[in-house]
Amino acid sequence: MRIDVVTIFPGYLAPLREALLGRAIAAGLIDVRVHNLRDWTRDVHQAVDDAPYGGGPGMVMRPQVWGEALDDVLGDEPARLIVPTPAGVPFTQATARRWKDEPRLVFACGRYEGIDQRVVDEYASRMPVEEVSIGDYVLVGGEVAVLVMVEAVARLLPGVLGNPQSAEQDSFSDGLLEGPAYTRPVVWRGREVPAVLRSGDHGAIARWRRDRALERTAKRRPDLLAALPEDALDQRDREF
Ligand SMILES: Nc1cc(-c2ccc3ccn(Cc4ccc(CN5CCCC5)cc4)c3c2)n[nH]1
Repeated sequence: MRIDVVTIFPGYLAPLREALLGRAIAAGLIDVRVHNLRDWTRDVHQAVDDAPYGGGPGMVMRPQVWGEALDDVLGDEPARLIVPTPAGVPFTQATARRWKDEPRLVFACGRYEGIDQRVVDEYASRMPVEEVSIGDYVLVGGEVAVLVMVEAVARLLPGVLGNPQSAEQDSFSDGLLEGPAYTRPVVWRGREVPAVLRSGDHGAIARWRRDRALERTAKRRPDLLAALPEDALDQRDREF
């Protein structure tokens, strides 16, 4: 997978080159290129923003610079353009799974109050464009959202994670939150690991884990429970 990121703060994307993702890039599993939007400005001030038509707080990013940058970066290779925004469609594990098979993702990181809408409209006329939110809170720009989304997608790529089972058993994969996890020591500050997990009874362990997942999901994310397909819960499950 090739990933391009266009931003006025290229340094914000440096963490992509650390650790697990850094190794995946080094191994050639992912090809990440970060571009500085200001490289496409033509004025001495390298202006990328201007006042919003219709008034309102803050500034909006000008379409011309974005158009020159995206034309260059996109070239003729087909790609999916992703624009982080607080007003976007929620990014979920399903989104990450859908994007993991894409040959190329191009991320346009806005700053200020966002990018002139005509940029999205222009590219949506010739390629898939998605305006995406990573949560119901307002960041200062799109870069952090790109770090989140790239990590969520990259970990699904073959060879990126040490143990691929982890991605297969992701929480949300059965529609529930994952339950608590434990490791040694068996007693820590007087707190003992639930005995069932050390019983060797794999049926009981699986049941216990599902019960804890149902309990936690019912308590923390009743919306996920309500969204489960009718046949996902048996009679016993419904007690939570
Ligand atoms: N999931 C998520 C994504 C983002 C995100 C992504 C890209 C950009 C580019 C600029 N900003 C800052 C920013 C500040 C104010 C407004 C104006 N809106 C009016 C009412 C609420 C806010 C919009 C945008 C981003 C924010 N934030 N959260």
